[in-house]
Amino acid sequence: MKIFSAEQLYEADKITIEKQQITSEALMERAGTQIFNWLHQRLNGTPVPIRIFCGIGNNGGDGLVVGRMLIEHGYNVIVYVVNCSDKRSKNFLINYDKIKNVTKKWPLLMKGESDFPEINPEDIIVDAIFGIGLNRCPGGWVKKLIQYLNESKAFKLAIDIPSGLYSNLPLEDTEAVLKANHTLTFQTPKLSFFLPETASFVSNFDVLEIGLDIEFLQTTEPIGQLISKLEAQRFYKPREKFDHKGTYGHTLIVSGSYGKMGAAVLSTTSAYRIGAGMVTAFVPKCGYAIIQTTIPEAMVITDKEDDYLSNISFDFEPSAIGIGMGIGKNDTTVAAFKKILQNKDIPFVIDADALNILSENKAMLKLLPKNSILTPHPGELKRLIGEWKNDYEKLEKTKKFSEKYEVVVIIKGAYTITVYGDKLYINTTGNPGMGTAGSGDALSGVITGLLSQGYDALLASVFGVYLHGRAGDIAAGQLGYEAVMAGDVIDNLSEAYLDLFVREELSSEESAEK
Ligand SMILES: NC(=O)C1=CN([C@@H]2O[C@H](COP(=O)(O)OP(=O)(O)OC[C@H]3O[C@@H](n4cnc5c(N)ncnc54)[C@H](O)[C@@H]3O)[C@@H](O)[C@H]2O)[C@@H](O)CC1
Ligand SMILES: [K+]
Repeated sequence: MKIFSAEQLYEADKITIEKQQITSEALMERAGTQIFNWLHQRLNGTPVPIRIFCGIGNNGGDGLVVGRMLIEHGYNVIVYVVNCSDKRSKNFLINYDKIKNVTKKWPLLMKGESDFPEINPEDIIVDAIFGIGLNRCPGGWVKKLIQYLNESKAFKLAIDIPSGLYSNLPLEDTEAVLKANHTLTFQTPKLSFFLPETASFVSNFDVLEIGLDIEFLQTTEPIGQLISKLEAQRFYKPREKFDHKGTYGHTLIVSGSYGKMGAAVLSTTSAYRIGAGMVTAFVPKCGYAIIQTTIPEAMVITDKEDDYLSNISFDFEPSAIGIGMGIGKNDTTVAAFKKILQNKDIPFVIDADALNILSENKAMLKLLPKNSILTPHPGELKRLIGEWKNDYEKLEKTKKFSEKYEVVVIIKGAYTITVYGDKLYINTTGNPGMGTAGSGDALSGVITGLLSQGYDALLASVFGVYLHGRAGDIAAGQLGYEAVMAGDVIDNLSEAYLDLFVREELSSEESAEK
């Protein structure tokens, strides 16, 4: 699914109105109807007080449409106008008038703190104060209202975006954003829904289609792509009957040091589980028996050193190399890493200590073979690209880094983001249970194993991140977040593959539509 900027959504809005020959009011009616349907399906006529806080722009207009429809269906609705400016939008005014047709109760005009209503925990708050048109940080009594609503225990449903959050700009004041329990967003999710500083304000979200122009949506280059099952299915390369182990490549995993051989075991195993034809582990001598006994399928080449890597030499042409997991930063290991980078034609995955070696020896960055994949967690990324002021600056700096060194950068986190040039791919799988040692080693093995099978660098990255996260989700479903270990993620890679082609169970609403 594509993620568009606020500017692109306004453009889509305009084009839709022109091409479908509808009024902007009709588009607002569509949007409001979608929100109403969502609520009505869940509330089913329950007389719970629904307090709708409407701003004076089109987000407020959406709120008024929802209010009108709920009133028409007999709900217990109280509509407030957060009167922060006299510049009411045209469609706000149209819908402000229309609400008079269904109720004698006028919306309550709020002009300051003394107008804040009492809110009970059982009430529902609908947040239609600001949408994607937010153009400055909320201040004064409006900020106080947002804080007041946040303090309430009532369920908070945000329309389009929690008020105070920009769709694709950095947050200025964390105190001036509504903390929604659920967000219903129009047509496409917004970039801020996926970034660590802002995602928590959104909580869960649903995307509601409002029929924006299909051609625009299909042909416009988005600011980011969301990777979920639908996209992952398209990445998958089916196997042919006469394929053999050579077809799926020979992966080389360069990893481990004394006390960190687990990293080598995990990455080697996951390269196999994801489908590499052959996997050779290059490890210090101390790892020989460990690999041979834990993964009999793997071949092992050992360094001349017992405890760390000093000279990585091999007598075959690997299809892909994964390097760095648990290798430490010994001087001779640094030299060995530098030397192996001379293999310009082999795709690389560079992780963990190899990333730290790069951070401490920035001159080595220019030695990276084109299209190498770097898999930093935020701490490793900071060491590579320097500090950032906010998530957006982090993304901009990472894009520049990716462009400069012609590499793929996978920023690991709750929504792992793969950065390739100026493109962002945001993963939707994974869970807090995967914050466990070795999870990253498993990911490196997965991506190297995919490269080995002929997936290109970008595809191996986004598909690998998806499958790894999905395997983690399946593991967490069986074990609970706390108990998940990296080995459980690897054990479920097969399920993650199988799950790609399992049809989702239809919800009762969808079944009824069929
Ligand atoms: N495709 C689209 O673009 C559609 C948009 N719709 C709705 O329209 C919304 C966007 O509407 P608008 O562009 O009217 O903008 P908003 O309704 O988001 O709010 C902007 C209004 O508030 C004012 N404002 C902004 N920041 C403020 C602040 N900090 N303090 C006080 N006032 C502030 C602005 O001057 C403007 O009048 C969307 O979020 C969505 O809810 C839907 O109605 C249908 C389709
Ligand atoms: K809102």
